[in-house]
Amino acid sequence: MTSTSASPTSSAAPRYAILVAGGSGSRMGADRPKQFLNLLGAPVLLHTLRRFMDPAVGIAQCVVVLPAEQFSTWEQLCQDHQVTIPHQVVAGGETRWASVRNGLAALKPYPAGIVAVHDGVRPLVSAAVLEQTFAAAAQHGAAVAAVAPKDSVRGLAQQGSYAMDRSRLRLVQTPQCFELNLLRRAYQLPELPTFTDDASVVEDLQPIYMVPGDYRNLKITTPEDLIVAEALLRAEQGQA
Ligand SMILES: Nc1ccn([C@@H]2O[C@H](COP(=O)(O)OP(=O)(O)OP(=O)(O)O)[C@@H](O)[C@H]2O)c(=O)n1
Ligand SMILES: C[C@](O)(CO)[C@H](O)COP(=O)(O)O
Repeated sequence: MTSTSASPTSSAAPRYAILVAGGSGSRMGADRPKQFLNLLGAPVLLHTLRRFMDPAVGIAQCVVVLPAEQFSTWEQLCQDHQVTIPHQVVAGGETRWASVRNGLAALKPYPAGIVAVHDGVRPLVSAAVLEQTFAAAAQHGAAVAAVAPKDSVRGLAQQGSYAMDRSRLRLVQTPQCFELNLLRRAYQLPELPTFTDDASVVEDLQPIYMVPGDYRNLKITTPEDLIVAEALLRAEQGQA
């Protein structure tokens, strides 16, 4: 596939968000999908929605992707927490890729702009990371938040393992922001088993620019992540 370089988009371009929360949370092993678990008094997904829909971020349209069978759960949670934040709910798919594709289809009425794809289960994303990732995508076409590994890294070999140069590696987070029509083109290509995020879907069409992420922007995946997230949130709120 040939690479094309994007011309910078105006920094005043409209901003859109797709919050993917269409998974089942199998690694969490809870009684419901982890996006609905309680985190200091509110569902994980509601924390994420609040951060994205802070007026300072300037999102024109927010799409929340959920498992179709969980629409009523979310509706009830929104009632319980008196949520008035505008957002459009769409049904997810079998894989994260299929969920993003469905979210993107809901943005059909919009001709251009910058879209952020974000895991609904990364509730601690900061305003600074959001702003920098949107701004970098307007400049470079495709930008993702990422952090340097803190541990040593080893690759698996036929026999044993070998040390890797961690200075050349980054751990990728969300938000992952793209020029809207670039993301649309990427999601018209067939799904590959190697896709783990949106950068891997787009990278054959456009180089992926990386912006500094945040170690606190953790993805709630297994039970200990909830404990860490709660501690980080308390620290943010100035509680002991
Ligand atoms: N079919 C899917 C699978 C995942 N996701 C979303 O993609 C994000 C990252 O995925 P992951 O952490 O793997 O979530 P789950 O698939 O729910 O978890 P698990 O893999 O443990 O089952 C989550 O916000 C998840 O809800 C999605 O929208 N649709
Ligand atoms: C998109 C992502 O959060 C970036 O780190 C990650 O790739 C999701 O992976 P998972 O396998 O769905 O947990």
